[in-house]
Amino acid sequence: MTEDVKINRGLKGIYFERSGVSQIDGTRGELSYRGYSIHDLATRSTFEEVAYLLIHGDLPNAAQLADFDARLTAARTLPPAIFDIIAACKGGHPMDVLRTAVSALAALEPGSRQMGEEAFIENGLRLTSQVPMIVAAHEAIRNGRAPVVPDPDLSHAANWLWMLKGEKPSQDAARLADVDFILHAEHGSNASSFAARVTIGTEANLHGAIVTALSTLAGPAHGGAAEDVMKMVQEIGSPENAADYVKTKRKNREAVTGFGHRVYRAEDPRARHMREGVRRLGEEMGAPEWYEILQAVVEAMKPYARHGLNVNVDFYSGVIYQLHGIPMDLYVPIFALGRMPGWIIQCIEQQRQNILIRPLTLYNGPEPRPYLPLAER
Ligand SMILES: CC(=O)SCCNC(=O)CCNC(=O)[C@H](O)C(C)(C)COP(=O)(O)OP(=O)(O)OC[C@H]1O[C@@H](n2cnc3c(N)ncnc32)[C@H](O)[C@@H]1OP(=O)(O)O
Ligand SMILES: O=C([O-])CC(=O)C(=O)O
Repeated sequence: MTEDVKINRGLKGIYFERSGVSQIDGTRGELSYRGYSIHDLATRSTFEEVAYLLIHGDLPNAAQLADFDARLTAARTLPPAIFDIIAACKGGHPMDVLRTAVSALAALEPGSRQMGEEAFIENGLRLTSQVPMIVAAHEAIRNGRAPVVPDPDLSHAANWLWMLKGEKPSQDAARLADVDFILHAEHGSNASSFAARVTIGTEANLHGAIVTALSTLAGPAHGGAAEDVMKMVQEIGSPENAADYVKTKRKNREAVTGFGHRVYRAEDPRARHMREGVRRLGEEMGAPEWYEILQAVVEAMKPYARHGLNVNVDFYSGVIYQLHGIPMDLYVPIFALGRMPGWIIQCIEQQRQNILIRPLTLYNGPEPRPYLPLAER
């Protein structure tokens, strides 16, 4: 009887819920948040507006945005114990440090165990402001510097760069970080958001779900791709080596990182904004070769595009971070900074009509057998 059961490994192509947050057309390579094209949002909006849009459902008016900004800015504080925790694990990967600090915040912050939509928004906005503080504080502490105090006059993206570097970012650098956050803000039932929903499905709280999401984002098949792309670019070294690199990878049936996606069969629509950023920044900074290497890899991968293999959002983002002088192990945490609103609203949607998420695995282990006492085995 079980022979007839259809197994959907990796839940490929399975709809498990409805969502009003973002829409992906994988065949046409289109993405929208709450009905707004990602291209309009990436070129005309800000992270704060997009976060409001995702969480509240509509773009804010001026008063709503001012109030939202004020809430985010006021939340730029961390309990002192968090800095001690960061210092105690400063040698760890920034993603592990971030996850540990968020987990500690669950125990340290009043109200972190509260349930319900208002509590999720309140705790979610606090975490949105605290997550960049944790990553920047870790970067400072591991380099023997004091963490930079947040600047309430700066936007979310500009304040992140200020805390990271200790110097005020140029308008261009702040805008590039803003666009990066917008592009990463939400993406339906991706692995980390799905994992967060599974946590909320058990009626656990938002802090717990964000810890789950951070754990899930960290892998190279998901948020870790940008770091791997940068390593690949360094390994390739020069555009004329790209074709051989791709040939060897394909021959060994290994993934070329930054390519492929569970949903997109056309180019990921977010990639074009990052591609333009790499090209422009590379030229401005007198380092055009990284863009050239990336484009040589794209050229070498062209024969596989007809099978749906195209670049994804993280093919270009790593090089942008590198050009900004950001250490490679911060690339995944930067993805997390952008994804906060997406995780929060996925958790809110899940708990509005909550249901335990619990699929089945089909047993293929040994037939029933007698238990033998230890002496007889
Ligand atoms: C923000 C994000 O999370 S985007 C994803 C970031 N991750 C990466 O860039 C890592 C590289 N990419 C991958 O590992 C994969 O494409 C994933 C994990 C993202 C998606 O995996 P899946 O949905 O399981 O792959 P999918 O079913 O689309 O693969 C179809 C075929 O393309 C191949 N393929 C998929 N991605 C790649 C790749 N990057 N390079 C080479 N071949 C690939 C698979 O081997 C498979 O070939 P086969 O049918 O001959 O076995
Ligand atoms: O949707 C996915 O599977 C992965 C992805 O692109 C994202 O999370 O941004």
